[in-house]
Amino acid sequence: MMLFLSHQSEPIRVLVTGAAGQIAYTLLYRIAKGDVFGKDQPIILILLDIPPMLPVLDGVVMELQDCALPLLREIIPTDKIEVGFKDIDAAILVGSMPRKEGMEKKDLLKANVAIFKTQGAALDKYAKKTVQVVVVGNPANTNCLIALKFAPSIPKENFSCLTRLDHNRACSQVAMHCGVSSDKVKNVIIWGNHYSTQYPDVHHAIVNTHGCELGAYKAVKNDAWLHGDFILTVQQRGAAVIKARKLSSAMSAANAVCDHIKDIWFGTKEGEFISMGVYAAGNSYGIPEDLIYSFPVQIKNKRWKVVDGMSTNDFSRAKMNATAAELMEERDAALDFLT
Ligand SMILES: NC(=O)c1ccc[n+]([C@@H]2O[C@H](COP(=O)([O-])OP(=O)(O)OC[C@H]3O[C@@H](n4cnc5c(N)ncnc54)[C@H](O)[C@@H]3O)[C@@H](O)[C@H]2O)c1
Ligand SMILES: O=C(O)C[C@H](O)C(=O)O
Repeated sequence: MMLFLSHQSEPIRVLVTGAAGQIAYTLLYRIAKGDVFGKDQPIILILLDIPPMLPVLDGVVMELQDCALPLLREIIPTDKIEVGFKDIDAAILVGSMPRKEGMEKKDLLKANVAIFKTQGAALDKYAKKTVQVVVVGNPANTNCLIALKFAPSIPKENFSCLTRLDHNRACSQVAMHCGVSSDKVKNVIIWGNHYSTQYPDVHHAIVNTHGCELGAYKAVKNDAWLHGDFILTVQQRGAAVIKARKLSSAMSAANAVCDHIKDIWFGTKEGEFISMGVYAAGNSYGIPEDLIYSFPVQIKNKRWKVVDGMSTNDFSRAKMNATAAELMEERDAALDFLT
């Protein structure tokens, strides 16, 4: 009889906070079925939420079990930080209050920033030092900065925040405008904050139309739109979804988290870059250092590198600086709240 040996690796421990919430509802399934860490990577899923949500978590656990997913080796629902953060390989920090209609993300700062102080300290104390930390909960950049500051034993390079949703929104808008599928658009950039001052920039983007690669400005043939409504649409998309759904984006947010982490785990495609909020130290764009700022990055062996030296005109510089100024304000307000 032929014996087939399995070469599957050891399970990795993946923490998702806010596991009873709406983003997690889509995200957990995608992770457990192998869309993020690979089709051969067994997973132990740790689901952290607050005590009142434990009954809901029980339902999420039942549903994950009922998916009968072969990679999912164990599910650990908990409201205890020391259980949630123990020996984890990846921390996906979603848990926090979402913005409601009419609310600005700044309003969330006070409500959410303390969560990320506590969870930063928990990462420091309980997680593996190689843990990859992705912050999704808003205001994502500043929450990520706070988590990083309270986890001094973990390299700053292991922290990132989600601006991939904005990146995907920008790709999709350009693709729709050019009448091509979204995979035909690459190298858009989201600069700065995951907030309405973010700057979606397509000066270096490429669109493949009918087999021919063109710069986005040539492909779109409408500079006024690219400088106006395109930017506004991407900046305001989160608010538009909230207005329509009365709930903040969840399916597209979960999808963006999957894209973000998959690129950390497996690297970005040759010749392409994606957008990610990372620690700004040492960047070549003059962005103040002590911020989590979204840059174009390339990733190899789980290490990101900001794509340096891309030309920026006055229009771009003004927008890059405005979003940096907002992040400095957010950071200072967050540190004030915490003291
Ligand atoms: N960066 C992005 O692109 C992006 C996109 C969409 C949403 N978001 C943000 O993601 C967050 C979650 O959104 P959602 O729609 O899933 O919200 P939700 O309200 O459906 O779920 C949030 C969950 O977090 C839990 N939670 C609260 N405090 C917690 C804590 N201290 N520890 C663990 N869990 C905790 C809540 O109990 C709830 O179950 C919000 O802050 C939202 O604004 C970010
Ligand atoms: O905008 C929000 O508050 C939700 C989320 O960050 C989004 O971009 O959809």
